[in-house]
Amino acid sequence: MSFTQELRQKADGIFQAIFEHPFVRGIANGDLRKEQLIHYVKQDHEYLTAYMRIYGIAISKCSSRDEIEMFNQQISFILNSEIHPHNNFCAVAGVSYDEMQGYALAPGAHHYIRHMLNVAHEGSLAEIMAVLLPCPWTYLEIGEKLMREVQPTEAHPFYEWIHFYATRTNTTAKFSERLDKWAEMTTELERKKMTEHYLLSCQLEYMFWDMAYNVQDWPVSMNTAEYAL
Ligand SMILES: Cc1ncc(C[n+]2csc(CCO)c2C)c(N)n1
Repeated sequence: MSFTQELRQKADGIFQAIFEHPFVRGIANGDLRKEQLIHYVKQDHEYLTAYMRIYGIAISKCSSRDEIEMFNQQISFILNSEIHPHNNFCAVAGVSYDEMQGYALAPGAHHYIRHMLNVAHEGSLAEIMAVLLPCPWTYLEIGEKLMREVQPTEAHPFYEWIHFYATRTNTTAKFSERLDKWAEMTTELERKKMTEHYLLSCQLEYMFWDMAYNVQDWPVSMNTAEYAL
């Protein structure tokens, strides 16, 4: 079994919990509330900005143009394509995507971003790949599962979202192939760290759905627009 297949197996309980999460079930059933969709889009917009910054840090640790090219493609993908699923949520909520940008992080998004940034600053390139991998991997499996189960037609409110992620096989495959090569060459300690980062990112993927579903905010709510960066 490859290193990334082992990671997937270790995280299976978390993947199953994500598939059963009420927000993910809400995408399947088309019954999410407007505030839940808006909270998700606001938080995910900031999450994706942070994700691109982590790619920037990863690029600074690359040793070949091939590796730089892989991260560069992913940044372009986020900038140009990842807006489609957000537009789908905004259209259903009846809001414009432009108005969803620049909000302060809620606890769940804050926790996930800080975890990735910490690994990006302190870890090796392989560790960064491990911390980033659950993002494309969990979404790909959610998309594939909903596609099989729901078989959405264009009349389904989240038809575009499901189609978009169900067909994003490439990122997970490319990242996994690269990570497997690095995992073979590295030490047991490094593989342990990679596993820890991967599993924590999977848990934080679950918590991100939870944050959106519960419209999670800080204990004492503040005017988020005022405190956003
Ligand atoms: C919390 C959260 N996790 C995963 C994704 C999905 N996603 C984000 S970037 C990317 C491509 C990686 O280069 C994918 C698949 C998301 N939108 N929000």
